[in-house]
Amino acid sequence: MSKPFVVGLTGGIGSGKSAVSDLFAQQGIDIVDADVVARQVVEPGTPALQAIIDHFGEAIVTDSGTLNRPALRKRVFDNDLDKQWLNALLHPAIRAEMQTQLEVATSPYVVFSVPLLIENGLDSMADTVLVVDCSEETQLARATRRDGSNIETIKSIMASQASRQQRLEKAQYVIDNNGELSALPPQVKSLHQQYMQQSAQKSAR
Ligand SMILES: CC(C)(COP(=O)(O)OP(=O)(O)OC[C@H]1O[C@@H](n2cnc3c(N)ncnc32)[C@H](O)[C@@H]1O)[C@@H](O)C(=O)NCCC(=O)NCCS
Ligand SMILES: Nc1ncnc2c1ncn2[C@@H]1O[C@H](COP(=O)(O)OP(=O)(O)OP(=O)(O)O)[C@@H](O)[C@H]1O
Repeated sequence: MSKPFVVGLTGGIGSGKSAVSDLFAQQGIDIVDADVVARQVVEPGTPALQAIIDHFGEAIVTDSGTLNRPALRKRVFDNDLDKQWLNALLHPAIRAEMQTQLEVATSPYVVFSVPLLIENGLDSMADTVLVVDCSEETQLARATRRDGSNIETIKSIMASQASRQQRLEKAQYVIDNNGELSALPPQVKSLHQQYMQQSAQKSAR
């Protein structure tokens, strides 16, 4: 079976990747989402969760044995070495699982949603790059509201990601998410038409 046409979707924390990928899913498109995969690879019983417990101690899991994500978020984004350690542990596992999910996808094209698409060179796995973009102030406000994290933690996550400019330079298309949520469906529908055409051209080659 030939490889599907892959749309790499990226954007900084709180930019609106999930809001956009939900709309592609409504068009019947399969989504491979790095944040979802990042949760799968640390489920109870996985070697990655055991390695995290060995490194950070038992306090990094909840009473029911699942990863305490807010605690780990605070640890890694307050400490560069811990972040590098976690990235080195999880990124190969996340990448391998995403590759498998891309291979089994059946929709005419696949949306490959990855926060660190540019940073980790995963744009090489995509046929085209779509960036969801909003101002840094808006990112900060939305991410703080959604996660209940303090502003400093969100700022340190943003500082560890590519800049808005670096991302835009890699984009073939940009979705503007500075406005209301209602501005997203028309942009996604128009891109859906274009990607359907591009995927048909790819499979004809
Ligand atoms: C530290 C963890 C446990 C915090 O979990 P939490 O549920 O609070 O956040 P969630 O996973 O939903 O991530 C929210 C956002 O944070 C940003 N983010 C997450 N991890 C990273 C990272 N290593 N570097 C930069 N930004 C990151 C992304 O924008 C992501 O969309 C979690 O983010 C994690 O396991 N990170 C390491 C894996 C990773 O790099 N994931 C990013 C996709 S490859
Ligand atoms: N245009 C918008 N207007 C108002 N709120 C929005 C808008 N777009 C997204 N949001 C909200 O902002 C928050 C961040 O959006 P979303 O979760 O889609 O971003 P994300 O890029 O997937 O973030 P992350 O990288 O942290 O996973 C969510 O609570 C979402 O409902």
